[in-house]
Amino acid sequence: MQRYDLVILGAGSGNMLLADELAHLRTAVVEPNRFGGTCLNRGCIPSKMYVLVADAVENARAAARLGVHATVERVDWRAVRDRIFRRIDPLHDGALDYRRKNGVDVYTTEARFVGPKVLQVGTERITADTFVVAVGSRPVVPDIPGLDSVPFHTSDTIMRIDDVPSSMAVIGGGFIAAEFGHVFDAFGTDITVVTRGPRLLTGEDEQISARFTELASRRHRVLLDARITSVERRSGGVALTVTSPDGEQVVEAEMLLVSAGRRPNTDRLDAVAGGLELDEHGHIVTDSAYRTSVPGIWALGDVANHFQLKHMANAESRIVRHNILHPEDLRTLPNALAPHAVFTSPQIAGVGLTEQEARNREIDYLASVRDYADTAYGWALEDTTSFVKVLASPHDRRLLGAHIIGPQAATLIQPLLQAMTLGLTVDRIGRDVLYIHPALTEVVEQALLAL
Ligand SMILES: Cc1cc2nc3c(=O)[nH]c(=O)nc-3n(C[C@H](O)[C@H](O)[C@H](O)COP(=O)(O)OP(=O)(O)OC[C@H]3O[C@@H](n4cnc5c(N)ncnc54)[C@H](O)[C@@H]3O)c2cc1C
Ligand SMILES: NC(=O)c1ccc[n+]([C@@H]2O[C@H](COP(=O)([O-])OP(=O)(O)OC[C@H]3O[C@@H](n4cnc5c(N)ncnc54)[C@H](O)[C@@H]3O)[C@@H](O)[C@H]2O)c1
Repeated sequence: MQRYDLVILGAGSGNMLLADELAHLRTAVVEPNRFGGTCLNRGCIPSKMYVLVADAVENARAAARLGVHATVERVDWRAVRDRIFRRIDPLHDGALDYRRKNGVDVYTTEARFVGPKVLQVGTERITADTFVVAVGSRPVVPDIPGLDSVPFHTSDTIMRIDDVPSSMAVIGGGFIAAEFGHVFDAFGTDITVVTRGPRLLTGEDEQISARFTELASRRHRVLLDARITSVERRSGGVALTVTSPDGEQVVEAEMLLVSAGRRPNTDRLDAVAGGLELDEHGHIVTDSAYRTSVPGIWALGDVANHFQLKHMANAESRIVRHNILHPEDLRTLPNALAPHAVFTSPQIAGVGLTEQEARNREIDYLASVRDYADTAYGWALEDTTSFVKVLASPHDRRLLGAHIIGPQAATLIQPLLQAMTLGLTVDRIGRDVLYIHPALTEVVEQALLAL
């Protein structure tokens, strides 16, 4: 059996953990797929490169409103796809070579635990003093009759298709439906979103979710509170039988995208055989320092947390690196804030409590909502749909949550996140800080001053 000081399972955020400080350890990385993991190869990065194209198309189409008469002649899917993956694909080879040249053993088959701290990797067994489990998650395929006998895509494959379909049915109304709805709309695909929720993006503050649902429904067909009772193959595509408050209907489309959430890869790893405790959703249970139930095994990223966001996995990998090196000085994430953004149109960003959470948990709050149009730049944009919402405690006047829908939401939310992290009152960040005129940040200032 091969023995190591450190074995890292999964070269997504796990690969980021390796650094010069760990160079003295005899290390192996196990990665059956591509270095960079989901985010680089099948997630954040290529999807946002497509979103950039969709934004450009949307801006060109909307420019006539400003007196700029431009036409979009053609959006060349294959050219876009090839440009994106010509940039991304070589990064895997570079990363793998780099590790091997620096004395790290790289195994390229899937690992399975066969006992505590013992892994089966292909034909070999390996063990180590320290393991970092960062094997991520994969798309859920819901149990819908017929789904297993029709062709469908998930986020793993949709970005590499050869041709844009004329029509697409999307199962799910979450992050991926919102982002890919925007992307394929720009490429001219006729989209039908079918989701079981009462709105799209139900995890958002309800006002944001309602506004997004209203705007998305102007661009695509959106079926809410929908139950898909069967899926079957039809000439030229698929047909979904859907029951919703409007009755039963059949949705036909050339292509089907399944975006119904993600599940942790603990089953494929046989984490239970490794003695790792799992929660009811199959995530590895860790303490706040990312220690698992087995001493010497750490876990991070999508396999261990419910955020399923890359900035959380990145932060965790920095903490785990520190904790492996300094077991006497364990670090934890400084606070529980997990901001997120949905890169759709319009952009959405949020952090902290939503208004419905504050209400349900009977937390006292003050709320302020400010339209972009109330500030100079929003007025210049002739914006009619974007807003910032902030929630604060009436007791200590600190922010409880912030939610934005509109251009640059993911960037606009950052000062509010800073304030929440640093525990500043809304008066300090609203009154004591100057906001550049006429930048969009003035809408954040206005929302704070109204609290
Ligand atoms: C379409 C899409 C868009 C996204 N966009 C964003 C975004 O804009 N912003 C954001 O914050 N997040 C985004 N995410 C989420 C983000 O990609 C994930 O949160 C992040 O990649 C998780 O990192 P990880 O290291 O935990 O897992 P991964 O990056 O998935 O890495 C896990 C690695 O483990 C490997 N592995 C699996 N099983 C085994 C095994 N048994 N043995 C060894 N290795 C194994 C896998 O091959 C993989 O390479 C997006 C996700 C998707 C799908
Ligand atoms: N910008 C970002 O940060 C970003 C972008 C894309 C993906 N992601 C990550 O990837 C994860 C997966 O994205 P996702 O959109 O697949 O999941 P999601 O959890 O965001 O949404 C899943 C959706 O599927 C619906 N659903 C589930 N089962 C269904 C069924 N049988 N019939 C109809 N609807 C059903 C749910 O109601 C929900 O609307 C996200 O949770 C997020 O963590 C992040």
